[in-house]
Amino acid sequence: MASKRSAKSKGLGLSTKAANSPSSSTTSSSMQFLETSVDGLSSPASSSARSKTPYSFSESVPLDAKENVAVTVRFRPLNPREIRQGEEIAWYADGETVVRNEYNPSLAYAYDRVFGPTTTTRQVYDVAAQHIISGAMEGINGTIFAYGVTSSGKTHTMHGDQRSPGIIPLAVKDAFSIIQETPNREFLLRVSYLEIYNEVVNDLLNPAGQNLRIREDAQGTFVEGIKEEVVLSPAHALSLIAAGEEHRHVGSTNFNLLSSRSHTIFSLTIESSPCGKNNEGEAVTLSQLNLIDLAGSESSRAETTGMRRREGSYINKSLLTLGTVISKLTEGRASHIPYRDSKLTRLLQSSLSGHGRISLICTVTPSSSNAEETHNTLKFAHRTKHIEIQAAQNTIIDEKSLIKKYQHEIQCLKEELEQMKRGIVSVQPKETGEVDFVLLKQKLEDGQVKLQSRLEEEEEAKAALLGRIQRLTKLILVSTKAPHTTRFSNRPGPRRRHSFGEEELAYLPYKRRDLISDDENPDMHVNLEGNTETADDSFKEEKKTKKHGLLNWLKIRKRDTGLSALSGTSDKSCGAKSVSTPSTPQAETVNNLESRHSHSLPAQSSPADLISVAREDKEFYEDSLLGQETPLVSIKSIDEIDLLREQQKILSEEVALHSSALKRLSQEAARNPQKYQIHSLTELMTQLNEKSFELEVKTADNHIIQEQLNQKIHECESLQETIGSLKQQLADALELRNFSPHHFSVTKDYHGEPHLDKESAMITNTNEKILLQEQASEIEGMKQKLAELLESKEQLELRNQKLAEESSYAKGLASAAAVELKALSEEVAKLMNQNERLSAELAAPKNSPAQLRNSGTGTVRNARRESHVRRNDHQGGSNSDIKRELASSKERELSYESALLDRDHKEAELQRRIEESKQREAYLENELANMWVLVAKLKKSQGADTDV
Ligand SMILES: Nc1ncnc2c1ncn2[C@@H]1O[C@H](COP(=O)(O)OP(=O)(O)OP(=O)(O)O)[C@@H](O)[C@H]1O
Repeated sequence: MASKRSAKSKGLGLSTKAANSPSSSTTSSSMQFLETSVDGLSSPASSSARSKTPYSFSESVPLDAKENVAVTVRFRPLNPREIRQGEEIAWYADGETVVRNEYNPSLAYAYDRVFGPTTTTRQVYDVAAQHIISGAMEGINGTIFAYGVTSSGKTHTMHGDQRSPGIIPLAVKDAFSIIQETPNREFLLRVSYLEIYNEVVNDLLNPAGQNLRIREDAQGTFVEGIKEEVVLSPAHALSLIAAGEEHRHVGSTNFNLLSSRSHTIFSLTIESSPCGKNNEGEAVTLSQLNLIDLAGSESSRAETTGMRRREGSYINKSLLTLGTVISKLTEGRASHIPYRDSKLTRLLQSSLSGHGRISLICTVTPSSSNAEETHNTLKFAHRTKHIEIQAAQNTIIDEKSLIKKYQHEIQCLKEELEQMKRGIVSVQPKETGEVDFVLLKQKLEDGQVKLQSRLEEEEEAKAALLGRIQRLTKLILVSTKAPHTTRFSNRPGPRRRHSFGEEELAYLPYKRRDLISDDENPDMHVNLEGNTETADDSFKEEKKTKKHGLLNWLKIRKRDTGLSALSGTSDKSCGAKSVSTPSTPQAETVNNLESRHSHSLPAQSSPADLISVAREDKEFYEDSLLGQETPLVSIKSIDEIDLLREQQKILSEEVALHSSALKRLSQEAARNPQKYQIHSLTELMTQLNEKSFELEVKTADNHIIQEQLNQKIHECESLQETIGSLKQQLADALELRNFSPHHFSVTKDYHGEPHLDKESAMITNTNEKILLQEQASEIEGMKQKLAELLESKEQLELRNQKLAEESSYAKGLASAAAVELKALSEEVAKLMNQNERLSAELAAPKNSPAQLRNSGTGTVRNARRESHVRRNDHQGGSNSDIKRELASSKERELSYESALLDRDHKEAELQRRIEESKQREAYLENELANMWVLVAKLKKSQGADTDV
């Protein structure tokens, strides 16, 4: 527990560092706020908000110290596009713990650790993830998130590429290394992989598992019907991720050519118990490790349309809810926490509410164009730091755990086997301890005879039992090292670093995604300082010869073609990948455990059945990942058969050897009782038992191998049959082709039906004729179908092109209409202002005659009144003056009236134009919608064509 007690410092050991960081003297309010959080005093995650744990633990032992969420920030280098656009550095890593704003140096945030753009993912893993993984292996739930705006490097951090594996492969590898270095415990690992796409939960390990429901029971939230698979090796787990990645939603946006359009959660459930027979009643630890690659939030600057916009709004909404939940958790008073507002927060309820360790890795870009988004990410990270957690070690004492179930079953089977064995050899020492060698000899001989005969009878049953034990044992992972006396918590010190085998990372893109997408400058890597790093020659050489990773291929394959066309970038790897379709071993390696409520194995399908195909051979995955084709299969089968035959031979020899050894032993015992007197009877018995057990095991193995051999022979036979029938078909077809030009020709009658000419009718009998006619018509029909298909494909392509053109035209029209509309509305606003002013002017004299007198200008009536007043005032004025005045006022009146009319006209005209543009806009929208429908239909029909 010592290691756990120091969990906080072990977590990252950076709390004090943050406080002592250069920025701690900063006076900005954000810094002051932060320093409080770094001290871990102001994180009042309300206990009422904490949900139940995902499993019903008999015991949940809280660790001594409370911890905060480990928050780290990772900068990515400026990408070639940003460099080309001359973008500047807006935020930078100031030391190991501070992020500072370039333009406003007092604006700075401190975190547990800040990684600069040259940091490797391995370094990030060591600081931000390793302690979560080792905690999970000890029974403490753990969650690692990557959060950040689109294209900031979340997937790069979580998945990585083959040159730089991400947190997920590193964590998987580390988990298995920990098992290897913990010889005194047995482990059982199972994984699930899901995505939340447009607020729908999909099972990435099971394509049929779409739109799964999140349920809640006494134990917390869970996804109903999600598939969990028991994993046996890192390669096995990574192959499952690869299979899952095939189904993940990825698309191109104008910020990222391969943007993740969904949040993914990769969960590793770990059960462990002490090794050995006497672990009955010993507690099993159970924990869950969630590795989450969030989709990136999208700024309003993203010029997305249709589907992408819809996805973006779902992504933003769920991330907003995540932000709200985190704010509420740190508010310091028990308020309602809206976990239910999004699927993401609902699924993460247990983790977020403080049960288990959390590590948040915020990925950011330093570029000035994203300064605002980066600031938002930094604020989010800052808030999250305040969540307080109380990690606990989860233990189950009952038999509910899967590992217990398996252990129990193995024990029962072993006992059954032992009983069988005892039924055959029942030599017991005399209770008095005296050695009766004559009796012993007799019994040995009897036993041997019995053993021989019973062995044959019970061979089958035992073989099945042994096979089952072996397979079950395979599922429980144990270290290959000798067990030692250390307790679980005192695992040996730092672990050896394991490098990845090629096949294990085959699913990852071979190189960074920006390099894949940047067609202008494929090998350029630009770091924060703006230095250009060119990939070394060997890498280039390798690049030529190696295939792209599975993930890469899959993501590219799934990309929306229409949008990639709009973005104007082509993908070189796309074509290359479409040549060889990688397959995943999913279908064959399934140890299905449907949902956490279905861990108990169904009566009719024993665990042995479930795992019968769970072969963890490295070769197997390699083969599966490389997607070998049928001809190779038969060659492989033949090889395997040979191998099995060899093994069988060896085993038979061993059986014979052991039988003769047994015989010799018993004979010797009979001949030379003195010698055996030296040994104690128990020793002899043990030897005998061991030998007979070995013999049984070998026989069982032999039996299994024989079965496998038979199976392979069957397979081979069926393959040969298929080959034969194919050969026959080919020969027939060739014959037909060779035959037709010389002996008959297929012509069409007036109904358009193909038939044979007279010559052929003469040389073939009626049956042949019918057959040939049928075949000919079939060929003709297929040709026609092909031609039709080609034609419809062409038509579809044309239509597609036309639609794309129309769509871009419509887009142009829509933007022109929008500009026009804007101009019109400005004009309308102007006119309305003018109108208002005029009305005010008109209304003023009406309402206040006094004003009229003062103003001396105004409406006609005002003018009349004015003149009248003047007349009264200047009675002595000449008539001509008055007349002139009257005339001028009339003129003025007329001009006002005409201005008013003019204005009315203009207003009516504008109104009409507004109406028109509104109609046009509606029409265009309608057209656009129709076009999208057509595009969708087109895609569907294209898909159907491809299937055909
Ligand atoms: N630390 C880094 N070093 C080098 N390249 C990086 C780094 N982080 C990201 N990149 C590159 O930047 C590009 C975008 O990264 P990535 O796809 O991981 O972003 P993202 O945040 O997952 O985006 P989205 O949310 O759209 O899926 C990729 O080409 C990736 O290779």
